[in-house]
Amino acid sequence: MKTSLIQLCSTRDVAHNLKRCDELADQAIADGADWILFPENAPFLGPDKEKFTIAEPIDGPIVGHFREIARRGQCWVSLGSFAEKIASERGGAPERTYNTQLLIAPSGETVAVYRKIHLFDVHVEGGQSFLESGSVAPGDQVVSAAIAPDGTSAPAQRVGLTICYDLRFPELYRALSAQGATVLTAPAAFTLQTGRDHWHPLLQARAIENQAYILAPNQFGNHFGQRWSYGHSAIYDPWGRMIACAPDTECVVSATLDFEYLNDVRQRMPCLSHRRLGGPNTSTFK
Ligand SMILES: O=C(O)CNC(=O)[C@H](CS)NC(=O)CCC(=O)C(=O)O
Repeated sequence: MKTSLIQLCSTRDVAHNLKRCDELADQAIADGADWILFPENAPFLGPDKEKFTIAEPIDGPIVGHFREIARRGQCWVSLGSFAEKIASERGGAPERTYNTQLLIAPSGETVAVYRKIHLFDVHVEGGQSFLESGSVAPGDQVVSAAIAPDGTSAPAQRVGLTICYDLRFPELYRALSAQGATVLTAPAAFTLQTGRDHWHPLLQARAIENQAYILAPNQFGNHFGQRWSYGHSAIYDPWGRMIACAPDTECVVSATLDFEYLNDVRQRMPCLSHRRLGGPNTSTFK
């Protein structure tokens, strides 16, 4: 299964961002991608106040744009995230949105909806502060879904959905492992300041300890004059080798996932079945 990560420098201009998504997706489609993944907040990265004005439900026009990419390319699409309008807050200006990732099938149908659980309320090096919970409500569901390369008889794989700051919470990935995930998505707007020390080690650790592929399209560069993203969109294999990494520009990077290799890794070193802690009571040994 050929997977392509789109690395973007999203702006506060939705029309511009969607055009870049189309152009880069078309490159990936021409290159034979079976699955195209966009970073966190691909359609809009700007001030919170403006985010509320573009927030929409999961069947809105921005999402429709990505469903159309899936149909056009006859490929799977992960919309890393978009600002989802919360139904209970419709009517007036919404106070908060969800930061929502969608998995879209080649038919254009949305098959999984994951709302970011861990929110980035952090002071980063250099004095910059983030308060994601000021505009985003946390999700409370661990989400995975079956995915199969179209037109093949290969067995379906299970994809576990996560977003950005979630990478720092290994228990989420363990829960996805327990659901049978062999592929993990981690679309991000990982900051330059934290990314240069933590991005690769976190991705590599999640891949090694869960013996899964991890697909991590990141934002890159400066957004609305306010913040910088680290780029380095990357794919790690179940042994923890980096098999794709983006250069410092908007681009497409691709790699082919090999699930026979994944099964080999899991058979040779069966750590997932060697676990002794875990389950409902993490203070006892099995
Ligand atoms: O707010 C938006 O518009 C888009 N959302 C984001 O950029 C999110 C929340 S601020 N970024 C992260 O989670 C970065 C995590 C990170 O960089 C780390 O864990 O070090």
